[in-house]
Formats: sequence, C-alpha cells, structure tokens
Amino acid sequence: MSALSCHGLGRSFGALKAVSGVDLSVAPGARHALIGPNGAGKSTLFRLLTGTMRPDTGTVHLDGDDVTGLSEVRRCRRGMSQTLQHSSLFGSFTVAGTVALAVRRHTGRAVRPWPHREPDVTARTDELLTRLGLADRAGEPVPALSHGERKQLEVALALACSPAVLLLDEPAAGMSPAESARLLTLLTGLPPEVTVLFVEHDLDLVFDLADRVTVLHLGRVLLTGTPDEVRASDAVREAYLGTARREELFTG
Ligand SMILES: Nc1ncnc2c1ncn2[C@@H]1O[C@H](COP(=O)(O)OP(=O)(O)OP(=O)(O)O)[C@@H](O)[C@H]1O
Repeated sequence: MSALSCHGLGRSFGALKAVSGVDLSVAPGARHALIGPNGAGKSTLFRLLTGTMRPDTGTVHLDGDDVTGLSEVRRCRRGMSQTLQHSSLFGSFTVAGTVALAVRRHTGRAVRPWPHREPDVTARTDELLTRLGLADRAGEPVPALSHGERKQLEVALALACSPAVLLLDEPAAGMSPAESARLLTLLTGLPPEVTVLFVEHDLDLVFDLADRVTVLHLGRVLLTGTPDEVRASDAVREAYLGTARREELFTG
C-alpha cells in the first residue's frame, strides 16, 4: 500500500488547469522527488496533497485512508507533516525553545505559564537538534541563524510530530552549494521509515537524494521513474529545455 497517493487530482484557476488528472503513488520509506519546469504545477500539487488547497477533482489517500476532505491540521494528526518554502519562525525564541514548543504541542499538554521540567520534551528536542545539525546552535535566537540553518530548523520542526510522511517544499531554496551539500547529508540521515516527498529545483540534490522522481509538465505527470530513467528521458529534457542538449541539464 502507498504511504501517500492521489488519483485524478485536479485544480484550475479560471481557465488555467494548474494540476490536471494527476495520479501519484509514494511508497512507504521512499525519497520521492517532484520536479518540473517553472509553472508546471508543483506547488499547487503540493498544496493539494497537504490540504492547504482543495482540489476540483480527484482524491488523496494517506496510508490507504481517503483524506481528501480533511484539513491540513487533521492530515497532520494522521501522520503527515510539511515544511514551508517561506519561514514563519518565532523571532524572539531560541532555536531549542522553538523546537521544544513544537515537540510540546505534539504531546497535547496544556501550556503552563511557570517554568517546569519536562525531561521527555528536552530529550526529544535534543535528539531533533542533533539530527538536523543544530545542537551547537541550540541557545541562539532564531534570527541569528543563517539561511541554511533556518531551513534545517524548519525540517526539525516538521519532524517534531514524528510524522510517517514528510513533505518538503523546496528545502534547498536560496541555499549556497555548501549549505545544499550539508542539507543533503542531513536529509540522507533521516529515519528510513519516514516517507519523504519533496519539491525541489536543485536537480543535483534531487538526483543525489531521490530514489523515485515524478516530473510534472503543464499540470500533468510527464514521467514517474528512477533518477536514471528521468535523466535518460528525451521528453523530460524537452519539457525543461526545448531542444537544448541533455548534458546542459543533467550534469551528474
Ligand atoms: N492562486 C493562483 N491563482 C492563479 N493562478 C495560479 C495560482 N497558483 C498558481 N497559479 C498558476 O498555476 C500554474 C502552476 O503554478 P505552480 O506554482 O503550481 O507551478 P510550479 O511548478 O510550482 O512553479 P515554480 O517552479 O515556478 O514554483 C502557473 O501558471 C501559475 O501561474
């Protein structure tokens, strides 16, 4: 059974079919990339899958259950978590405080206004900070983080609820090559049981991390295959570059 799937998913804006008849199946434990040229419909499909936007047609299933009518929050409670392209992190909190807040929220405990010890929250926070390479930045205020570190923090926050399925929207956006390489190492180290679906423009990162790639073009699935199958596809090359040469696109 798929960890996450959609069937016949569609969404239009006026006359424009941004996403049209999309079928997608993400296997449990996959590192599945969603790529495509600008305007292909990646962000729209991502939002339909997370529940931040409603489809005009089609269904979304999470671990076999139809979640098409469920809000983003309810999908999250069923094990789907996401990072966002634009950070909305709390400016006045420390890095550890921000992660602890997300961990605490997942426990469902009431907020108490006085300080108190919560060893389980502290342990989970420390684990996430270490996993995402932020342990030595734990006491810093969030605004002191570099762009790359903020993206790492966003992934830590998305993992705080121990999701079965993690959706990453352009995790490497705006990163330097060094930051991108560090992120690749961190994402490679995610627990293998967590299913990852990610939208990404950085094709080097895509081909290094993904074991499955879906290419969108003009709102439709052009191809789903292994990274090698996608690299070898003339249709994919032409969707990206018109008649330009494949080696200009896929350098790896
Ligand atoms: N809220 C909206 N209202 C109107 N048109 C929209 C809206 N959102 C997206 N579109 C259009 O739908 C099409 C697909 O957009 P989408 O952002 O999903 O593509 P994308 O593959 O994520 O592009 P990019 O790689 O540039 O981020 C585009 O033509 C875009 O202009």
